[in-house]
Amino acid sequence: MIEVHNIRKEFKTPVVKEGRFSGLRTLFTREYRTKEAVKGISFQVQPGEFVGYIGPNGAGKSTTIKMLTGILHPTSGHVTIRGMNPHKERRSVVNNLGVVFGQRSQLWWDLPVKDSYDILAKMYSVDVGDKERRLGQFAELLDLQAFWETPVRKLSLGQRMRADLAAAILHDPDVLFLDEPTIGLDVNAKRNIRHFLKLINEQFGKTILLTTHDMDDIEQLCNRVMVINNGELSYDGTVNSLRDTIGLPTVITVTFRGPFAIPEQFQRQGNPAVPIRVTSSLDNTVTIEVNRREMKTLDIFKELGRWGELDDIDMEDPDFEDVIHKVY
Ligand SMILES: Nc1ncnc2c1ncn2[C@@H]1O[C@H](COP(=O)(O)OP(=O)(O)OP(=O)(O)O)[C@@H](O)[C@H]1O
Repeated sequence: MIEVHNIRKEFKTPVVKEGRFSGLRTLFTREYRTKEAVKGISFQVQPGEFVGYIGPNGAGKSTTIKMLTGILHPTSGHVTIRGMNPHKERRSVVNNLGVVFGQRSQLWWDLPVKDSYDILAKMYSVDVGDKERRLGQFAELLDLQAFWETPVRKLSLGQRMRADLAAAILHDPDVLFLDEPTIGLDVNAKRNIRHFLKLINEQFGKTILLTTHDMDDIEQLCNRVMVINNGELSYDGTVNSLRDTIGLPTVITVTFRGPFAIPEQFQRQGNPAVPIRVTSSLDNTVTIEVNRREMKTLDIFKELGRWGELDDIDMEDPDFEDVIHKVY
């Protein structure tokens, strides 16, 4: 569906001169600084995948998305979407592509929401029957009726995002690029948007590439995550194996039914030969940290069973937000 082969993007920016008349001298300068925003990225996205594309500010996410949508041309390497080049065959590619930028709307600011859909349907040659049918469906799923007649500029952020999502899929594209679709939304509005995205991915089979700084978006929606760092892909795989790769410990709290004894080798702090680290022991409750990459869950339970009779076990996997901080 989406094929990306070793794409690079260089930006050339004029070097700003210092001192008097610097603005004027910069205007006539011939000196440029080259910034390599994307440094040779390759990946493929299969039909129906929901992929998160994450990375710190300035990592190169937007630049990648712009190359995928054909807005920017790669300095080298190439991109195809359903076998087409998004730069050279822009019209055909765009017909099969929906894009949502959380920070700005593609709707007409002063027009009622419904008028924007009329314009978009004409632009994409969506026939009236299809338009009415799809809008009927989206109006229900995204609860658009409440602000159907309202000018876009008067919508709340959550309403605007719902209206924008409907606009992006009005022409029924197979592929969606979503750039921060939950930015600035409250918990409820985020939940609604995520619910809709999950539905169109799972039931309508849309292929989605999602850029976000919200790790809950990634955890709740994406079966795969790609991390870009300083222009390079530093990870491409499942959310769970990212957790394992980073190796933050799982915290396990064990309650013993009666007397228990922690073997001597586990009592020594920072013993690298032992995968289990006891962090506290109070009454009949012991808290340990263990890296699940180093020890299987069943083996952990077996080991704890040797210490005493188990009453209860509570496991807390590392927070995804913490995992991501480690990757960045
Ligand atoms: N048109 C441009 N001219 C010069 N440099 C640019 C241009 N666009 C982006 N850059 C630079 O390329 C790098 C990558 O920017 P990009 O916008 O792709 O990052 P990003 O990962 O989307 O960041 P954010 O999360 O902040 O949106 C940054 O250093 C940025 O300053």
